[in-house]
Order: sequence, then C-alpha cells, then structure tokens
Amino acid sequence: MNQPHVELRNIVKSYGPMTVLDNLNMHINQGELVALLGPSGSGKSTSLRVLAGLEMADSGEVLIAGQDVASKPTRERNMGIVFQAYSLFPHLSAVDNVAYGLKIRGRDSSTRTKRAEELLEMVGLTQHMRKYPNQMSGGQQQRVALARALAIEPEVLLLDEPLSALDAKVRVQLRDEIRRIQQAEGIATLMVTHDQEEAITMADRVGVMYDGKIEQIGSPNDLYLHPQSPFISQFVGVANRVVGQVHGDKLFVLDTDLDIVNKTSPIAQEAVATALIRPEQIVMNHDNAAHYTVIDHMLRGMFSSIVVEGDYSKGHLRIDLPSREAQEFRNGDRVSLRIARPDTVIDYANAEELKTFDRLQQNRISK
Ligand SMILES: Nc1ncnc2c1ncn2[C@@H]1O[C@H](COP(=O)(O)OP(=O)(O)OP(=O)(O)O)[C@@H](O)[C@H]1O
Repeated sequence: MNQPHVELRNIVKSYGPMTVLDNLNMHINQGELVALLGPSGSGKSTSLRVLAGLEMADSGEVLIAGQDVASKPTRERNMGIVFQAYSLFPHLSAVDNVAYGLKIRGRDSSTRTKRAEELLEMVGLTQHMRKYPNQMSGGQQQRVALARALAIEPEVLLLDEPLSALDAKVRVQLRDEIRRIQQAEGIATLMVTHDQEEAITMADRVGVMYDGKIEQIGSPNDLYLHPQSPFISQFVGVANRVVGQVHGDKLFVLDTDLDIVNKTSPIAQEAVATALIRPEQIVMNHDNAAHYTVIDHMLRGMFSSIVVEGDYSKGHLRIDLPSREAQEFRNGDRVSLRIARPDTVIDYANAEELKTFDRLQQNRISK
C-alpha cells in the first residue's frame, strides 16, 4: 500500500494537568478528505493545530510525505488553512487576498494575479474579484478564504469549522463546492467539525473523537452500519435503546438473540444490558396481543418515523420505514417488534431500563 500523505503518530498534548490529546494516531491519504467529528472539547481543533504547527505536541511525530515536520514552523509546512471566522485581510480586495501568499513567496505580479483570478473563478466569484471583504457575504468571504488557502498549492488543506458561521442554505451549497474543489485538486484535507451531517456528506473517512482519542475512524457507512461502541452508535445517527439480557456471547432482546459487537465491555453473564438499534432495523407488524402501541408519525419525505410506546417501558422507540408502508399504521394500533439484524452494540442499562426489564420479567412470570 502507498504510504499515507499525512500521519500523526502517538501524539500527546497537555495543557497543564489536562491531557487534551491522548496518544492520538491518524493518517490522511493523498487526495483524501478526513473529517474529525466529536463533542466540544474532545480535541479536534488541537489535532488540526498540531498538524499545522500552530501548537507543538509534547511527544509524537507529525509526518508529511514521510518527512517528520514536528520541528518546522507553520510557514515551512506549506499548508492551506481555512478557519471558522472569515480571516481575510480587510484592506485587500478578494483578488489581492488570494494573491497574498504568492507575493510572500516572491512570485511576480502578473503570475499571482493570473493564479488568483483562476482560483476565484473556480470558487464562483468572477463577478466579485475587486470587492473588499466588507462588501461580500459570509459565504463569499469563505470562498475567498478557500481560494486563498489553495493559491499556494499546499501539501495539505486544513479546514477548521469552515462553515459553522454561515446560515444553513449557504452551508449546504458551500460544502458541496468545497468537496468538488478538494476532489478536483486531489489534495489531502483535514476538516474539523461538530456537525455530523457535514462530516458524513463531505468526508471519505470520519474520525470520531472523544476525550482526546479517536474512538473510531472509518467511512461514513462503516461508522453508521458498524459502530464499535455505544458512544459511536449514539453520536453518529440515531439509536434506540432496548433492554435485554446477556446469555453466552449474545444479548436476548425483543425475542431475538443478537451477537454482541463490543465484546470487550465487561458485562457479566445474565446481566441486563441495553442494545442500541437503528430505527430502520426494527420491523413492525400488526398484532393485537403484542405489547407496543403506535403513538406518533413523522413524515420525513421518502420515509417516515413511527414512534411506539411499550406497555412496560417509559421510553419510546423510533422505527423508520418507507412512507408508503408507514401509512398502514395508525396511532393506537397494537404492534409487535423484531430486529432485522444479527448483531448489536450494547451499553450498560441505566436505572430506568433496569426497571423496565423487571416489569418485562414480571409480565413473563405472571403469564
Ligand atoms: N491554549 C489552550 N490552553 C488551555 N487549554 C486549552 C487550550 N486550547 C485548548 N484547550 C483545551 O483543550 C481541550 C480541547 O480543545 P479543542 O479546541 O481541541 O476541542 P474541540 O474538540 O475542537 O472543541 P470545540 O468543538 O469546542 O472547538 C478543551 O478542553 C480546551 O479547553
């Protein structure tokens, strides 16, 4: 296999007594966009800043094209960086903002204007080249920032929450555009975001961070379909919590034996545990003798979400199915549920889930 273009190896970074990056490892292949996703404070921006040379790691290696750059300052790492706030020079026009990096690198005036104009055309700003930042919208300013980052033909593109200051519609437009340009340029890119949809729609691979570590990294599909921990299952997409009991290496839940994915969790035999099940992986059938009742419908376009309540559970479950099939279920219908997949991630049951399990058991015994 080809060597990765960018590699962070065993990176440790602390601020005082707080370890912010805890032996972090990741790589980005040439032409790949990797997103770091995670809750606030999990270490996403710090990872990007260590790669950029804006922060020094306490230990570990930063490799670009196989070379250790840990001792090089940011300006020698040849990186294009786009930050959340439009950090353009207010006294320079769009074209001069984009040409600035080339000026620093000693390119002549006509070369840099030509390159800046090409890039502004690529980001759709031909009409606005002579404008100053305060004459442009947020989305336009971020396009200029992207063109400016690309002007120096960087080794790596770093995007730190580049869309979070924009309104929803512009955000969607610009994320498609950034992805198109990143692919066309074939540039290794690290993007930091707390927006799950942004990560999933833009990235080749998503690394989900928690507490200074990458908890799981993989394609968006992989994370959604094969989460390896309760945190990933609940952070990426929606997961229903359904309580059951461990038997051997399986969890018995909703009358089905499921293989346990996260076997490393120290959950004892016969212990009560909670399966995390995606809404589209529950199959629902009309059954007057069953213990679930439909209480709500939500049309989401091609598919609908149906909410059901169990006779013995205070929590609700969400089941997603094609809208045409969802019409067959009305509020108040009694339904049975089963799970249409062979395995599950499990979590420790919380106090309410333990009570639900007791009520389920009592019902079984009293029958
Ligand atoms: N210069 C600093 N001095 C002290 N602590 C810092 C510094 N920079 C970051 N931290 C702390 O390091 C932790 C990780 O911060 P970081 O910005 O990497 O998180 P993040 O995942 O990007 O979060 P957010 O989504 O909120 O930006 C946080 O607890 C933060 O308070």
